Amino acid sequence: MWRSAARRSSQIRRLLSSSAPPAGAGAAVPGPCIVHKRGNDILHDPWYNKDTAFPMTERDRLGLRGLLPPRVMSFEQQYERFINSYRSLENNTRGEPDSIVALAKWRILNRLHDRNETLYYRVLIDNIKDFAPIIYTPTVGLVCENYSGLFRRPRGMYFSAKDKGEMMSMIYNWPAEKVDMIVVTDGSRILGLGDLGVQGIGIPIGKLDVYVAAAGINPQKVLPIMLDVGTNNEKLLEDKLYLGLRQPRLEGEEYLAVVDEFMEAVHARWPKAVVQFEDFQMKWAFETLQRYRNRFCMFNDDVQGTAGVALAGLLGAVRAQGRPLQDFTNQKIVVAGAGSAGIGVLNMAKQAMLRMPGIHRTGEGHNQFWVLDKDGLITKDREGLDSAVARFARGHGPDEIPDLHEGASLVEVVKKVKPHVLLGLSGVGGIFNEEVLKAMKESDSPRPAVFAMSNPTTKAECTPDDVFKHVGENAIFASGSPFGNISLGNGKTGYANQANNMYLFPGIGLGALLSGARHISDGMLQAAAECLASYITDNEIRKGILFPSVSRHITAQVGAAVVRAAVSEDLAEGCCDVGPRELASMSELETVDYVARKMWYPVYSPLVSDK
Ligand SMILES: NC(=O)c1ccc[n+]([C@@H]2O[C@H](COP(=O)([O-])OP(=O)(O)OC[C@H]3O[C@@H](n4cnc5c(N)ncnc54)[C@H](O)[C@@H]3O)[C@@H](O)[C@H]2O)c1
Ligand SMILES: O=C(O)C[C@H](O)C(=O)O
Ligand SMILES: [Mg+2]
Repeated sequence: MWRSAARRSSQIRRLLSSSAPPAGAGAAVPGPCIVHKRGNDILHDPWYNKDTAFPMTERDRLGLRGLLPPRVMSFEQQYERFINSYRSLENNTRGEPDSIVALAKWRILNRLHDRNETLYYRVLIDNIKDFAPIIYTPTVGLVCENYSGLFRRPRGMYFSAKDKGEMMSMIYNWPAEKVDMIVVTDGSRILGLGDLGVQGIGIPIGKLDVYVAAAGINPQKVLPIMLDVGTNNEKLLEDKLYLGLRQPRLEGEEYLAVVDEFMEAVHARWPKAVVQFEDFQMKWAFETLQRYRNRFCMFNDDVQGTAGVALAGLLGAVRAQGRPLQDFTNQKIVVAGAGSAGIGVLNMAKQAMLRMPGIHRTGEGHNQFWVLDKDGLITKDREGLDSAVARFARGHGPDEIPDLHEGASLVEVVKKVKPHVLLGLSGVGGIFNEEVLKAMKESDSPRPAVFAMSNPTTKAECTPDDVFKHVGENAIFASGSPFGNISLGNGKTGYANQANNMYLFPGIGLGALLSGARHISDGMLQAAAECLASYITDNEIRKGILFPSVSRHITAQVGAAVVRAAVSEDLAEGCCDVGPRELASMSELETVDYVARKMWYPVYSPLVSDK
């Protein structure tokens, strides 16, 4: 009697749940939601899974009774258990090589990610400073290098050169109804590690984890994507375990045809999704940016996100000298690296200088930059100079420093220019060596700034120890990957800032999404950079602190600045139930509040209605 009643009620539930909204669509609705899965299907779905925290009512009504140990744990107990096991892993691996420890930490976090997204994202949000070096640079680089061996289950989508003509239907294989944020790579320049082919998928995954943690993008609405167009990495092509296409990279029109088809497919299914291009080699980074930026809501993080972060750092270096911001136009800046990131930074820094009062004396011809690539100083004598780089090549005018010839070495340039800032985006570890840093000591700045922005840690142009030792205690240091602060004695600290695009891309993506902008304009990017630059107080700057820790607070500010810029440029079309007029009527504070309120926060929601 009891059994048949139970069977009947479970049939009714099943019938009811078949008309319930699909996973994802319902999850964003506040209040109790009815899950359409049962039993093991729920336990194996990281979005719904609560492990031992399923209350008895849910265990009864979702067919979970008997599938879990009887004791019901609280979320707080589960949280504590995870953190304890993470800490004991740290204790047990003390003294082991860094890479072994880092991969072990990545595995334990990744397993939680695969099992229980609510708990995963909560520990990530609460411990972002500790966990960012694991899910993001530098460990993510190690994960990409070892991806084929570490592979257990797929995450995200893979479009390959073999899928030509199929992408429009493939895009519908993704189970979520709605996608807001996509990060895509072709794996051709993964951090400073070069061409890693399909193994580069770790980068979009890591970037989207930062989106969830720092920008509150709902993890059901993010999509990491790998465009596998082959690889030119011989080692990978010969590796029996390699999981990507075993063919050389597509080039020219063939390459663009694949990316075009992918972008059309994404746009057809999710016209409002923001697409972030990540770690494309320079030629394709620039080409795809020009090709798509006015047609789709997209940006290139390495070119545009990095530029904003570097600009904020450069302006911070001016403030640290106790000078007014417009003095930026007089700063001498040496940049090692004329690739997608270096040129992106130079363009934005130049634009910022041209907007400053007093620059009219020389306008576009005003060149405060000395740029080097793998062949040394770039001058107008360089043959076959790319037009993007030519704008910064040194000439032969009266303002030029004598004897600084084409191809001059970094140390020669630093000795003769005595720059205020030395910035590295070369992807070559250690090139800011003792000789170069000792030359920086003679800088014309009372606070010489050294930005070693290449990733991962092994590719940093120098370390903070080197800088505070050879340049001096007044130096300012920032790096792309995290380093610890340095004790300078007498209670003084040498701050190891992290200058990484992770301060900006979450706010750019979230702001673009909430504004509903058709595309991401220079004005929106500039607003993001200016917001970051003004975030740090004068007191912090004086100490040598240039950047805040990554947090939802800074993302809300940057996101709001992006929304407001989109509104003022008449690009905003609004998002969900908030239209452009409502966005336009919000004050600055109201916009920040609106952006913050739109952020998803991980809590276990009821899976059965109590009615
Ligand atoms: N911190 C951040 O937020 C951030 C953002 C983007 C890129 N990056 C890092 O910047 C590095 C470069 O990225 P990219 O996309 O510009 O790469 P890229 O391959 O497009 O450019 C590298 C540039 O460095 C030059 N170079 C090589 N050896 C050099 C040397 N010895 N001296 C001076 N220049 C040299 C190359 O000629 C080229 O111009 C990577 O390590 C990447 O991880 C950091
Ligand atoms: O991924 C990072 O840490 C920063 C940047 O996007 C890079 O390519 O190095
Ligand atoms: Mg990148």
